[in-house]
Amino acid sequence: MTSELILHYFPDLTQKQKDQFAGLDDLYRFWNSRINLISRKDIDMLYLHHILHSLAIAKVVSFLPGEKILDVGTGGGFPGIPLAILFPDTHFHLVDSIGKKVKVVNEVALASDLKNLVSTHARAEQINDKFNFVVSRAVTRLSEFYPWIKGKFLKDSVNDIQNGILYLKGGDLTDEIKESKLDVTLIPLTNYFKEDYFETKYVVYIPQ
Ligand SMILES: C[S@@+](CC[C@H](N)C(=O)[O-])C[C@H]1O[C@@H](n2cnc3c(N)ncnc32)[C@H](O)[C@@H]1O
Repeated sequence: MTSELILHYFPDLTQKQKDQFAGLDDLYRFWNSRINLISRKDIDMLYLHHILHSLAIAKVVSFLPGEKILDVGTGGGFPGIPLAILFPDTHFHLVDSIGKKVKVVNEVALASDLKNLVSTHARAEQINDKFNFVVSRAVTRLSEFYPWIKGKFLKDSVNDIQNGILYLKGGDLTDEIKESKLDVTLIPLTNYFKEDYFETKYVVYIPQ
């Protein structure tokens, strides 16, 4: 799997974006050998399991220039780094409670010339700013996640889609959604991608 996969689903990339996506392979191999961000066998699936999966959010909403996005529990930068490459005029704030992961995010962003991204070593609950959208993948259950971020949304939306949460989740979410008591829209990723990997994966959209 190479960055050609990204081009297949996002054919309008600029040369700079193509180079940024292609460069992620070496950067993540380098950092992953020092700090475990992605399992050793999954690093060969970087473009499918991590980069394309992150970009699924872009199939649901096109972020606009000037919009502010918070990525909660970004780990090694997913979904925030691929989205920041795709939307160079949108501001991304990536947070994680583990400092060494934030250091890697900073290094990858610097090496990728990503000027629209900041990353902070903090818990999501400590961030005192407001955003158009909160994105996230694989952090915790919705019922625990929602209280961390519910006060962090800008009131006015300029996007066709109302400000809110776009959470990448997989599997059977029936109990989790029921427990959260939130107004949730489940968008299956098989709507956009043909790879088996996406078969039980969704963007969970929660408008604010
Ligand atoms: C399983 S990892 C997922 C990382 C990344 N989102 C991905 O999909 O590859 C979960 C991450 O959430 C972070 N995390 C958990 N609770 C958090 C909180 N309250 N605020 C910020 N980060 C948090 C952890 O440190 C960890 O890096």
